Amino acid sequence: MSGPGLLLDIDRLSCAYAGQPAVRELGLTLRPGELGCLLGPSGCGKTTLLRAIAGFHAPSSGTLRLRGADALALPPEKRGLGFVFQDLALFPHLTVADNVAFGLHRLDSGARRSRGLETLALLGLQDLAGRYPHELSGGQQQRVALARSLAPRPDLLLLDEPFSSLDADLRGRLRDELRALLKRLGIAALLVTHDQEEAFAFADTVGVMNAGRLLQWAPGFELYHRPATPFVASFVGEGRFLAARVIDRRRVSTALGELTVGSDLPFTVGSAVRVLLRPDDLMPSDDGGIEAEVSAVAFRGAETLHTLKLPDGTALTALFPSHQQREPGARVRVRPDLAHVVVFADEDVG
Ligand SMILES: Nc1ncnc2c1ncn2[C@@H]1O[C@H](COP(=O)(O)OP(=O)(O)OP(=O)(O)O)[C@@H](O)[C@H]1O
Repeated sequence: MSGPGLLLDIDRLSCAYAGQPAVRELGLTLRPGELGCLLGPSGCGKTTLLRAIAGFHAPSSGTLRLRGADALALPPEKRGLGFVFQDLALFPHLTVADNVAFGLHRLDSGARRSRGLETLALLGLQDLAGRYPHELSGGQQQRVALARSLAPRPDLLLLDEPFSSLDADLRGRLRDELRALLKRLGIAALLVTHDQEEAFAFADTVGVMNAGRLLQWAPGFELYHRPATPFVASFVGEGRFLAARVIDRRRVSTALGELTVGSDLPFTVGSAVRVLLRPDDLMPSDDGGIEAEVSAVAFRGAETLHTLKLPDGTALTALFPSHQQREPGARVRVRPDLAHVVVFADEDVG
């Protein structure tokens, strides 16, 4: 998608360090107020992309438009963006209130004070206004960094692993609070994270990157249920690939029987393909189905993840309610129950 009304419009953007590509021909768009997230393995180029958007890294080619205008020639302070990077670097000699008011030099002193106080209150920091950064907990420091970036009310906030130093509980709470706050203020964001749960909970649209490329840019549900590539399929959530053969345009045969696909397959009849099978795609079955051997079990509370071996040796994983305890070596009948059958060419799975 491209065109009017977009807040951020990146097209075929490439970045390199000393000739080594870090971001390759990447395109994505954000609408006003949209929350996006970039997921991907370490070194895939997420931070470089964020730095290029912020203006701290000059891309080698491609276009970057902000609010409909070319932004590549603009220095960071002219791009009108807020950012919170991993090393949040609050000013140690300034109080919380002064840290938050720091970016408000364009306002007169009265407006600056009221905007500062209002932003402190939005993040629940009003009682800490007079403290210095070293007198705050890690979570409070993160809130101050967020407040500082939000105080000028940018229309786009760039966040590079802003919660990574926090424990899981605090991390989840701050993430949910920030999402609600950004939605309320109508501020768009692009968040970089390693954490899939964080990406799905925070973002409207999630991008999966690998080796400098954006492989898919879609809502979390789409990524999980209709992954565009085998990499996305195995990176997002758990899954195994089941060997299959194309019977006709809509059907494939597998060790679990025939599966019907929702749309026409782009493969010739008889070709070897792989079907993505998520742990929630297999159901225990009292009658019918295929008998599998349990090779491992991992208790997860409400559910137990079973590793199963089919008669032909294929290993699959299945998530069953944990009411019934099974041991390795036990036999269980299973049947596939797939809302979306995702099929890839054999050679693409590797
Ligand atoms: N300043 C730099 N000089 C040279 N190479 C760099 C520099 N910064 C990053 N790179 C390289 O560019 C590639 C992309 O790095 P980047 O930091 O963008 O990845 P990332 O996806 O953010 O990784 P992580 O999740 O580990 O933070 C990597 O191969 C990295 O080694």
